[in-house]
Amino acid sequence: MPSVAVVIPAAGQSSRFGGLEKKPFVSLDGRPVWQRSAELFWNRPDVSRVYLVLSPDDRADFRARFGHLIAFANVELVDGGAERFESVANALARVPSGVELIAVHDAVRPLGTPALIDAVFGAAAEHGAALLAVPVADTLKRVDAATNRVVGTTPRTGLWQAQTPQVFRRDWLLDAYARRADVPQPVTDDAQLVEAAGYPVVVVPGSATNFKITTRDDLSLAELILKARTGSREADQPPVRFDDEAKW
Ligand SMILES: Nc1ccn([C@@H]2O[C@H](COP(=O)(O)OP(=O)(O)OP(=O)(O)O)[C@@H](O)[C@H]2O)c(=O)n1
Ligand SMILES: C[C@](O)(CO)[C@H](O)COP(=O)(O)O
Repeated sequence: MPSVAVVIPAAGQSSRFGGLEKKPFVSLDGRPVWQRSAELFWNRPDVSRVYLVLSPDDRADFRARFGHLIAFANVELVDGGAERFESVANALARVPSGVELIAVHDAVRPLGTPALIDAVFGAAAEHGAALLAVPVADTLKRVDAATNRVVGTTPRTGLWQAQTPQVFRRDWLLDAYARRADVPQPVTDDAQLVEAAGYPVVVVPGSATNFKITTRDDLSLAELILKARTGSREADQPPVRFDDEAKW
């Protein structure tokens, strides 16, 4: 079983989400979104370390609200940067050399499952680099932003939507990040850097329910999915919870 470090970027501005509270910290069916994403990993025997990347602006408030959780789960906090890849780079600098694979998972993708994570960890162990993704299902239109006029239809054959976790051999990811200045912007995921560095990356079928919370509607949908799961499968095998704060 390879040793895996997990980087969870949570240092964005949540500008498309809006409101007073940033999306990683809002409650999703009773627990904060970041916690639901992190606890997918922190009990796994193959995960040796979890790094949670926060904006320095959020750090003090985060420690006050959630310090007991990160102490119990042995999560290390890292300062974020202005772009997602800068946030991830700050965490990569902390990963020790004994780690074989590094997984990067958005703090705002709380609905992954153990089966999906097993699959992408397994593919990364076999191929060196793997990400969850789903084939594009809708017709794609290119639209002029000023007029809302359609200017073209893009064939969707062979197009997949990238999700996380994205999992890489440590040496490949560090090499790719060391060469990130050569990659044209925008850089929107970690696999893009690994691809640009010339390493082969494979996709593993993800799930429509493993979506990223971007807007308020996404949060409402995630609540519905969690409630449906609680009524069925999750009720039988609940994750370790930290509801009883008095224990910590
Ligand atoms: N400088 C950044 C930007 C993003 N992220 C994190 O990367 C994940 C995916 O980013 P996204 O959903 O785009 O979040 P935001 O950048 O916060 O969203 P927005 O673009 O609406 O501001 C999120 O967990 C976000 O907190 C980060 O750690 N550091
Ligand atoms: C990494 C990612 O989740 C892949 O879909 C995504 O690119 C990050 O979101 P962003 O909105 O592009 O920052």
